[in-house]
Parts: sequence; structure tokens; C-alpha cells
Amino acid sequence: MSHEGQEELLDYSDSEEIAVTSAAPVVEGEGTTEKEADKKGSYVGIHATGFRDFLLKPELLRAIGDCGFEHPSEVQQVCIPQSILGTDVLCQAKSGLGKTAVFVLSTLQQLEPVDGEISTVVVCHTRELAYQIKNEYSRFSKYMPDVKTQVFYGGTPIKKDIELLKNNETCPHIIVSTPGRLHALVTEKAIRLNNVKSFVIDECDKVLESIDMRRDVQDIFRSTPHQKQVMMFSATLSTEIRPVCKKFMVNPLEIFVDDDTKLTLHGLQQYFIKLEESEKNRKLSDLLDSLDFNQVIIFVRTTHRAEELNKLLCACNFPSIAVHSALPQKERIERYKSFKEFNKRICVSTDVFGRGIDIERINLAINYDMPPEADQYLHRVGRAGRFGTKGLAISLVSSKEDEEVLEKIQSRFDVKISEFPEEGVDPSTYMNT
Ligand SMILES: Nc1ncnc2c1ncn2[C@@H]1O[C@H](COP(=O)(O)OP(=O)(O)OP(=O)(O)O)[C@@H](O)[C@H]1O
Repeated sequence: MSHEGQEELLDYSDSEEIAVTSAAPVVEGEGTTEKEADKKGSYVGIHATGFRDFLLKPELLRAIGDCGFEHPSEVQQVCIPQSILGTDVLCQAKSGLGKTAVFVLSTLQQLEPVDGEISTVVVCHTRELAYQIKNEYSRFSKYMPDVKTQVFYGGTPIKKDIELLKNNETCPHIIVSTPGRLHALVTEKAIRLNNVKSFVIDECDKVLESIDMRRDVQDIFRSTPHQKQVMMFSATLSTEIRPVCKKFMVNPLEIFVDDDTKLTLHGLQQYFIKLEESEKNRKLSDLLDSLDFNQVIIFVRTTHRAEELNKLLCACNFPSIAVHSALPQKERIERYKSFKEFNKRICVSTDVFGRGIDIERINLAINYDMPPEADQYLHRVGRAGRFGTKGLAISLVSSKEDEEVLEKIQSRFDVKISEFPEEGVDPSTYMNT
């Protein structure tokens, strides 16, 4: 069956639309003091549910405790009880509030590891995100010594992956991968996906909007059993992409924890600065000099601009690093690690880091170049102010197109983005103590 004249999509079964908006109305921060609400890790909806209430395996609960998670966030409260039952889930919830733990915990909960059999597949759109998700699996499966997880992505020797998959001792139970490399492994018949029980697509709108990635995912899907759980997640799920996602699912539960008007982060202050393109470098340098921040991510349009801006910042003695897709893969991951480990405080990036990347200390996001789409803006600024923390986002607006995007963002997400005040912003309003 084709969908709206687009390419042929898998048609496993026509899904019924069961819209589950927040199972119970959840009130953010209710019953917490302002101080508590500001603290990292203290984001809560209602306290009624603790991780214990999900009846997770003791080894998972122990790992959750070690991670310092005290209360499940709203998306976790709504999704985990459903997803551990094996239901297909399509979930939209705002950035930085713990969607990853939803699928990591629920797949680990359901996993019964058999050596040589891949049981869980997670697909996402960038290599760094795949790497990050693999690390989340490692954190949460810390007390499950039999569970093996591996990450596969392009830009690395495929031979190594093939060797690893051949051997029952090293063959993982869980794989996290970008669509291209996984597709290559499937095509080479180097991977057997006939035992897959859970299939997850993170940043699903991004993965399925791109024709190449969607085609790869469709082929990968064909080599998995019909009977399996499919879960998809993103902070943005446009009405156009939802039916595409649902084509991969059977009677999915559609969980929209936050609709479009509630997607902006409460702790994040958002401003714009109108200026000429030629004034951007000067303005950026002034901002970096005058603002307090822990770590900042600066988004630019192209790899070339990322390189050039980074060079300029380094020449001015700013502790800066650049990340973009033109770098050798090994270097990309090294730079991701280096930034995450706080070795550098400034990262100039293309949209490679625009979604999913979770770096706790980023509390300032700057759009040196405005993104062309409102959704991209939302993901980018969501790199600051994660998990209920405070943050600041500043966008440099230098063209008519930029102004139009700014308008779109404000109307689509029902948010007011004000002009950056001349006197600056009081650091206590965006710095986490
Ligand atoms: N219940 C919890 N308590 C404390 N911290 C949590 C909890 N759940 C998740 N976190 C932390 O919050 C941060 C953001 O989580 P995560 O990256 O999963 O967000 P996300 O919803 O996937 O965001 P995005 O849409 O940007 O990808 C992570 O550092 C994670 O470890």
C-alpha cells in the first residue's frame, strides 16, 4: 500500500489511532519548592510514581539508583508502564526529559539474552547519538553482566563489525546503529535479525523524513520478524510524519506527552539579536566575553563555516572545538568525548549535534546561523536547559529568511522570543547553581 503518493512503505497492518495524551494530567513541579525544581535531577511531574512502581528487575533499579535518578520524569511515567508490556509506542515529548531511558529501560526489562541472538535494535540518525545511546545501555545494564551491547556506524571498518557478529561469544544482544551501516551489514548478510523482539527508532521524524535513511530502515525492517515491538521517539512529530511512522507499527499507542504548544523548555530563556551578517563575529565574541556560561554550543549552517568560525575563535584564545560531518569519524567521536568531558567549553557545530546529544553542562546555545526550519530550532536550543535545568538560547538573525523562521518558531511552539536586552541578562536567571 502506498502512502500519499510517496514511495512504497511497509504495510504490516493498518494501525488504529489510539491517542493517549498524558494518561493522567501531570502537573509539573507540583509539591516541590522552587529550589528543588531548579536542581538537576529533580524534575518531576507528580511524585505518585517512583521507578520502583514500574516493577523493574532489581538489577535495573540498582543501576537507576547509581545514575542518581530519583523520580521518573513525565515521559517516563507515561511511557514505561506501556512499553515494558511490549506495546508499540509512538512518543512525542520535549527535549532533555529522558526519552532515552524509556526505551533503554523497557528493552532491558524485556530482554532475555541468548548468546548469538540479537534481540534489540536501536536506530538513530547520527553516529555520535548512536555512541551516546550505547553508553546509556552500558550504564543501565551495569548489573546485567550477561547482556552485550554494541554500536555500529559508518566511517569505521565494517570488517570489525562483521568479525564481531560472526562469533557467538562477541555477538551482541542489543545493537545501536545508524541506518547506513546497519543496512550494509544486512545486505552483506553479516547480521541475523530474525530474533529481534524490539525495534526502536530514536529521532524518528528525522530518520524517516530522509529518503535514504527511510529506505535503509525499510530494508532492515524486512529482515526482522513480523512479531516484534516497535517504539519511536522524538520531540517533534509533525502531522505529516506521524502516518509514516505508524506504517511500521501495529496498533501503536500514540503518546503525546507534550503537544507543539508545550514543547519549549520552561527553564530556557530565548532571545534574538538582529544584525548584519558581517557583524556576527564581533557580536559572538562580545557575547562569549560578557556572558557567564558553563559550556556553549554554537550552531552554524555548513561544515566550512564550522571550521572557519572555530579557527577564528581559537585564534582569539577561546577554548573552542568544532564538530561536523567532514571530519574523520574517529576524530568526531574524540571531539564529542572531549566536549562531554568538559575539556573544551565551546563547541561550534553543524546540525550533527543539533538533536539528541546530551551534554549536561551546556547552558548556552547560540544560533550563529538560524536553522531553516522551526523544528530544527527546537532541537538545537534543547541542548541547553536539559532535564529541568536552566539555560539561555540566543539566535543571530541577519536576513529576511531568518526573520520568517523566527516568526514560525513563535507561532508553532507558542513561545515569545524577545530581543536580547542591551544590558544583557542576569546570570542567576540562566546559570544552574
Ligand atoms: N528520571 C531521571 N532523573 C534524573 N535525570 C534523568 C532522568 N531521566 C533522564 N535523565 C537525564 O536527563 C538527561 C536528558 O535525557 P535524554 O537525553 O534521554 O533526553 P531526551 O528526551 O532523549 O532529549 P532529546 O529530545 O533532546 O533527545 C540525560 O542526562 C539523562 O541522564
